Amino acid sequence: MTPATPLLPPADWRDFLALTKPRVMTLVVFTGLCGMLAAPVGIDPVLGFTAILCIALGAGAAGALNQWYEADIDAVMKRTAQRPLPAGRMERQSALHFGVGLGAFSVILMGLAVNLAAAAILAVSILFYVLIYTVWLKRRTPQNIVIGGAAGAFPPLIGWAAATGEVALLPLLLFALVFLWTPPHFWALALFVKTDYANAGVPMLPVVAGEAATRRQIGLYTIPMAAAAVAPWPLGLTGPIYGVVAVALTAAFCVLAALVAAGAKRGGTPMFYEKRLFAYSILYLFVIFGALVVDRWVA
Ligand code: HEM
Ligand SMILES: CC(C)=CCC/C(C)=C/CC/C(C)=C/COP(=O)(O)OP(=O)(O)O
Repeated sequence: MTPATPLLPPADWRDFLALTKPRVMTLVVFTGLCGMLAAPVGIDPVLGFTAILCIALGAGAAGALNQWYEADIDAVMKRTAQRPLPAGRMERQSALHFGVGLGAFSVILMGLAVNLAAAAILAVSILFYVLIYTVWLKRRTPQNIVIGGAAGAFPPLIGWAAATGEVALLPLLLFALVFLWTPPHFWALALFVKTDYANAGVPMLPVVAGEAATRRQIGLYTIPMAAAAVAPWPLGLTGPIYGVVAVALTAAFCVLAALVAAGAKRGGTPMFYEKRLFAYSILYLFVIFGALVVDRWVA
């Protein structure tokens, strides 16, 4: 009679928080908040808070289900080996139940308290990240983050739909901005953590197609990203505050992306521009979405 594997002690609340990828999801939720505040109609503050809470809970649920499914490859990569599941601080089943419960709760609460349109887009974004990106694409194709990146682009649509009950051209442009921003954002990082993904057998572009092809793709994706970022201004969907900030920030993004695409080196520091582009990509999205709200409320 083989002894049953001893169950782990109950996981600490900090491990459940870690499952939600709080640092990444902060920007995800911020883009949802900005999508809601940029809408032409106001929203009751309590309902607005509830909507943003649902986006945060839904994003966290998606992160938990991603970690439940990826416990095996997370254990192999240095960057993720200390997460609750690969580090053995939590039963895998606990992450599954936590993710499913939190995700269902977030969608039901959004549907009952806010509206069905926002709830439906929230459900689609959770399912897209878990089923399309994590389960289907991530281990199969270097286009995983391009197609799967759509999941991370839904929050501005969810925020706008929470306020208006529908979708419009501006939130669709914001979706396009985040969707096209994702490849430069991630592939800049993937260039300097390539070994981790190779060891885990994940077919990220630098592993499958090499550094030169990845650099070229970073440069190519930045072009339509720049167009999506600036377009709301000439289309009359925003004022000059957003327009000027978008042009200036996007110009800097293009310069950094061009340096990475060209394989530029900075003295003896390896991956200098790749690390700068990755870090700047996060600041870029925070500031450009913030400018959208300032433009809407100040103009
Ligand atoms: C499929 C799409 C995406 C992929 C593959 C991806 C990948 C990554 C990875 C691997 C990291 C390093 C984080 C870590 O080591 O734990 C990261 C960091 C980050 N990502 Fe992305 N990302 C994606 C989409 C997004 C989106 C849509 C947003 C927000 C709108 C975002 C915001 C961030 C932020 C804020 C960080 C920094 C987190 C920190 O400082 O620890 N990412 N991303
Ligand atoms: C409302 C809602 C559902 C929002 C979801 C937003 C979303 C999908 C953001 C993507 C964030 C992210 C870090 C993806 C990378 O996953 P990964 O598994 O490649 O990253 P890892 O290797 O660090 O685990």
